[in-house]
Amino acid sequence: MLKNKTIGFIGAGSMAEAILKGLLSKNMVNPENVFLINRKDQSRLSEISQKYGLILGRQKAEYIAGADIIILAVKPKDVTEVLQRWGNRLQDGQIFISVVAGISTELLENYIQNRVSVVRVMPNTSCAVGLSATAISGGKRATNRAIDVTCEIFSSIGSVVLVNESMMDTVTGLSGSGPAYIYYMVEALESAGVSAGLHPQTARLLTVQTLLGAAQMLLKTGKDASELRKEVTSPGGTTMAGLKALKEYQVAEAMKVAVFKAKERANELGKQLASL
Ligand SMILES: NC(=O)C1=CN([C@@H]2O[C@H](COP(=O)(O)OP(=O)(O)OC[C@H]3O[C@@H](n4cnc5c(N)ncnc54)[C@H](O)[C@@H]3O)[C@@H](O)[C@H]2O)C=CC1
Ligand SMILES: O=C(O)[C@@H]1CCC=N1
Repeated sequence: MLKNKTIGFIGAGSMAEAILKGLLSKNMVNPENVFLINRKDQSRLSEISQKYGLILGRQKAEYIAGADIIILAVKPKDVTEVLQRWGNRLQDGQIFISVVAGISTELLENYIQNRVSVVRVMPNTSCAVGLSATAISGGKRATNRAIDVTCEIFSSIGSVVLVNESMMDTVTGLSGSGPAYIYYMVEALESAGVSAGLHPQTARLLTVQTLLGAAQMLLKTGKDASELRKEVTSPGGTTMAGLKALKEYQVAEAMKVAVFKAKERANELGKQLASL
């Protein structure tokens, strides 16, 4: 039962808020059992605590040692500082979930002496609306119970897949960063509609509903994207003309390169930290 567990976030940025918002809106956690630690920016802590009814003011050390689950949500460059400060305060049986891009469970485990289950997770910001695509892989000391608890957390705010850790950077390039690619496409479609004379609000409504409908079609029909695409594409019709332009501009290739570049970047971020 997650509701009775104490959950702490180290790092109170976009990702921590997205996870927190999703969990609270699904009534999965008790706000009284949630704590946040953030560096320097106290106004951010106050803002987020007020917004979600969390209790401020506990001693950090007490909080870290007492939490059942700790979610690490700082930028990769800040991981070493966090681990040097808190790594040896973690207690046997705690679950330490990292959402940090590129950072291996092995590296995290190097800083943690006690029998703590380290689990690496790659969600996306759609946690905030309960629709994250989240991949999970356990470190070598992670217990089955820790993996189950992690799955429980993230399946309450989206879909979960278990992957081998060697796939985590790829997942990061695809679904971790993925929402940004989709938003980029939405921006492009909206702006195309506006250029062709639509009111911005109309262009936005039509674009977003098209995206939502297409996602639901993929989920509910179980058909492949290529099959659904063919159903839209009348021979000699409008869609064919549009798709021809996408092919000419090598949009599929661009998507592939985007995923690969993001994957490479995740790998670099991990290597940078490992070399310190
Ligand atoms: N934003 C996204 O879409 C996703 C982000 N991630 C990962 O989540 C992590 C956090 O990303 P964001 O939330 O976007 O970053 P962010 O910059 O919004 O938040 C990071 C927070 O960590 C705090 N922080 C830094 N050093 C700290 C320390 N020593 N102790 C306590 N707090 C500290 C900062 O003050 C900041 O509030 C990153 O490692 C990223 O790779 C993973 C999946 C998706
Ligand atoms: O841009 C980033 O580095 C993070 C990781 C996945 C999504 N955002």
